[in-house]
Amino acid sequence: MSTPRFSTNDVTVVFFLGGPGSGKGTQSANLVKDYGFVHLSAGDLLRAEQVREGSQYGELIREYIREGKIVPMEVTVALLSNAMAESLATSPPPAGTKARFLIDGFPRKLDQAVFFEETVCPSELVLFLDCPEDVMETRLLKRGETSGRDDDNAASIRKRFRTFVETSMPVVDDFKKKDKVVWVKADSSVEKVYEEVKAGIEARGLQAR
Ligand SMILES: Nc1ncnc2c1ncn2[C@@H]1O[C@H](COP(=O)(O)OP(=O)(O)OP(=O)(O)O)[C@@H](O)[C@H]1O
Ligand SMILES: O=c1ccn([C@@H]2O[C@H](COP(=O)(O)O)[C@@H](O)[C@H]2O)c(=O)[nH]1
Repeated sequence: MSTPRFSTNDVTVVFFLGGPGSGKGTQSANLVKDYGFVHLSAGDLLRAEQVREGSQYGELIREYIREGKIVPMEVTVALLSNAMAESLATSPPPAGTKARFLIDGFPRKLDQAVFFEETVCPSELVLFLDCPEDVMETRLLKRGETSGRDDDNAASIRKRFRTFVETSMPVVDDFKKKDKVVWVKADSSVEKVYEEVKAGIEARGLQAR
C-alpha cells in the first residue's frame, strides 16, 4: 500500500458532499471565513482544467460534465492533490496549526474515496447536505439563468440527480457506517443551514479560527 502524500499531522481534510444544488458552494464561503478552510471544489478544478490551454482532458471533461457523469478519478485526484500542494506552498497555515481543506463535491464514487484516502490524505469528517430533489432542481434552474454552466439545464440536471442517487449516495452511506458524517438538512435558509453546519462540525471538535 502507498503512503498518503499528506499526513494528518499536518493537514485536516473535510469532504463536503450533497446533491447538485444542495448548497455546498454557498456554505463553503462561510466555512472559509470562519474556520480557515481552504476551499477546493472538484467541479471548479475540472472546469478550469477543461478550458486550460493544452490540456489533454478538455474534451473528455466537457463531455462527462454535460452528461452528469463522473470523470475518471485519476484526473480529479491529481487536480485536488496538486491544488493542496500549491496551497501549502503559497499560503501555509499559521504556525503551529494544521492546514484545513474543505473538499467540495468529492468523492462522488466509492473507488475515488478509497484512492484519495490511500494516496493523498485520509479524511477527518464528511459534511453532508441533505436536500429534496425538487428544491435542488428549482435552485439549479434559477442558477442556470446566470451561471453559464453547461450542466445547469433540465436535461443535465436529471442526469446529475441520477448519478448522485446511484453512485454518490453509497459513498455517504459508507462514511456513515464509519461514523464520519455530519448530516445537515439543507432545505431551509442559507443562514439556518449554516447554524446547523457550525453546530455539527463543532460537535466533532472543529472550532472556528
Ligand atoms: N439554503 C438555500 N436557500 C436558497 N437558495 C440557496 C440555498 N443554498 C444555496 N442556494 C442557491 O442555490 C444555488 C445552488 O447553490 P450552490 O451553488 O451553493 O450548490 P452546490 O451544492 O454547490 O451545487 P453544485 O454541486 O451543482 O455546484 C445557488 O444559486 C445558491 O445561491
Ligand atoms: O469529483 C468530481 C466532481 C465533479 N465531477 C463532474 O463535475 C460536474 C459538476 O460538479 P459540481 O460539484 O456540481 O461543480 C459533475 O456533475 C461531474 O460531471 C466529477 O466528475 N468528479
